[in-house]
Amino acid sequence: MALFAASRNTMNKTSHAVFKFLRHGRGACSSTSPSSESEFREKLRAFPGGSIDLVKRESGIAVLTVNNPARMNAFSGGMMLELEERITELEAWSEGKGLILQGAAGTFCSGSDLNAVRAISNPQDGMKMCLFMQNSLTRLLRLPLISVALVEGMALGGGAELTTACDFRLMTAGGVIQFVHKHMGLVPGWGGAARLVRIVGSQDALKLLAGAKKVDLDFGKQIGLVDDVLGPLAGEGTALQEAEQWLNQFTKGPAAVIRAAKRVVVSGRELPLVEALRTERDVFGTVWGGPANLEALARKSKHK
Ligand SMILES: CCCC(=O)SCCNC(=O)CCNC(=O)[C@H](O)C(C)(C)COP(=O)(O)OP(=O)(O)OC[C@H]1O[C@@H](n2cnc3c(N)ncnc32)[C@H](O)[C@@H]1OP(=O)(O)O
Repeated sequence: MALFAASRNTMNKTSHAVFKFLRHGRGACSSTSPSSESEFREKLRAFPGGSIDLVKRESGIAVLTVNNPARMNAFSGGMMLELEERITELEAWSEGKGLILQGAAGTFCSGSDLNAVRAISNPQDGMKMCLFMQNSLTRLLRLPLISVALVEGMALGGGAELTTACDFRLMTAGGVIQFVHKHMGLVPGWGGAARLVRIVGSQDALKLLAGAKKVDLDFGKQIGLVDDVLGPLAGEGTALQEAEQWLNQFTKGPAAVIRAAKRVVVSGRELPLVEALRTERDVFGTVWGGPANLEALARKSKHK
């Protein structure tokens, strides 16, 4: 009985935190004190190199590029901090509808920079890095933007985890997603396991993590980790242009409606039913009687 009460208490606290997080987008996952958080940021800053580049287009689609080609786009400490800043910018971008996450120079991301990892390999720093990246990637997935990971080349370790922080994954020929954590004596720590289970189910997630299995185009489509194939197999143009075209099928239309669609899906995915229904009512209220709704009513549209 006490156990039941304790777990119900934890549930209530958790769902309250999630709800708060969904509304405000940030902060709820932080459990370190401000001073130790700022100390850890200093540690991350001591491992510079590479950048996270953001371009926001007038079309409402933004492109976020993991840029550290000399290290196969591995995440330096500085890049972890920059990712957080870019996500804050995207949270404030009210005209945005879509996001493409890609790696520079034809490969996706080889995970965390092993030089930084060696320097912070003690358990305390490992936990802080884990919390920091979980927080950023949770915020990334919750953005009111339809997001796509464009996987060219390799997405290894933390790079594989990064692909799961988008709504969809598109892959070009030769692309590979591999949770190599097992080979590093690890399991995912950036939230990649929790998200992977929700994408492919627990059976396939276990195969990918315990077997460190390589996911190529065919296998990826078979288990539902890869949503579509780009590149020479699909037609002309660069992979980025193709990804934009692909995304356009979901981002065509008014930003308010696209963003509302993403919001109700996020709440349906993350909140207990009663809270998800409440959020859905709130989001519905933002579009009901709005410009797009009134215009559609005036058009007397037929949907065939
Ligand atoms: C919770 C997060 C867990 C994690 O992410 S742990 C990290 C998991 N990732 C890895 O272990 C990737 C290790 N790297 C590799 O397996 C290979 O480098 C990889 C990506 C298959 C590419 O192989 P190749 O095409 O043969 O190229 P290469 O090995 O010569 O690499 C080119 C340069 O990039 C460097 N590099 C690649 N991945 C890195 C990483 N994660 N951290 C730091 N440096 C990395 C590599 O050392 C090499 O540098 P250099 O040219 O020797 O100076």
